[in-house]
Amino acid sequence: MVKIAIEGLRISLGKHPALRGIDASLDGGTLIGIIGPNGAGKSTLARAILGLVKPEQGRVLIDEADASALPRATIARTIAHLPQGQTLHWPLDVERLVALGRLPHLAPFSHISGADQAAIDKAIALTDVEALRHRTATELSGGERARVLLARALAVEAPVLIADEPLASLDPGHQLEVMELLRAQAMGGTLVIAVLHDLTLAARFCDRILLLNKGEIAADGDPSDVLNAGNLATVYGVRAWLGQADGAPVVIPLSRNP
Ligand SMILES: Nc1ncnc2c1ncn2[C@@H]1O[C@H](COP(=O)(O)OP(=O)(O)OP(=O)(O)O)[C@@H](O)[C@H]1O
Repeated sequence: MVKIAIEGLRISLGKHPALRGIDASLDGGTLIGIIGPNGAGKSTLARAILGLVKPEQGRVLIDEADASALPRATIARTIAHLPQGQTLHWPLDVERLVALGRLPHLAPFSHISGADQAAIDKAIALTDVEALRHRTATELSGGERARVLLARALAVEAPVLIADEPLASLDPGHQLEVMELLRAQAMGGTLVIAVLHDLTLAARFCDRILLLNKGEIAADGDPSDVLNAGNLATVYGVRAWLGQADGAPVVIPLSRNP
């Protein structure tokens, strides 16, 4: 299974130090939640793993190969990316949009194969967008669009899936459905990295949580260890009710720290 090693990663965006020395080892077959307040560096970390931002110091290794030296085509086949809050500009129908997920596998000017179509159909079924297959993607609701974009990422069938806020705009039923889907992908061997703001869903579904704060890892480990009153107060500045349901932590923010 795939293994990603992040070593001493420091990244500045303009003059702003967005990541200040991140070390982590991420293994296939796990669902890893990246949480933290706005501006903590979650998307920057996701983009750094994809080689979309250049480290000032440190490196990302994908199966021991330095990501910055890997050809873009190799990274596109290895890591599927669901970017944060993507807007669509082209009035493609949903099936064609999902088919774009197969581009990293296609030779120039070639047509999609039976295997490509099977991957597209599977992604459409998994994300519950079959009824939208022939709709124009730019005419979908926010939540429908989010599921279609997840389908495009799943169609890549990459060993790594990075989903940046995959639950944004989703209703509670579809939030659970997406988390179950990410979990199932991880159980099938994929390394799934999900940037999340819903702490209860992160705790319920993730194998491990990385809590980022001001560009550093404030905590890394089992969800029930990471989501404690001290971390919530220090990192998020909130007092929270912490409980248990179905054997998993439940976190309800109650008030901001006085
Ligand atoms: N292009 C840029 N130039 C300068 N600073 C940037 C740039 N992009 C992001 N930043 C800063 O880097 C920091 C980390 O941003 P990042 O988008 O990684 O945060 P995040 O944890 O994903 O936040 P959110 O939860 O709000 O999406 C923020 O302080 C942000 O303002």
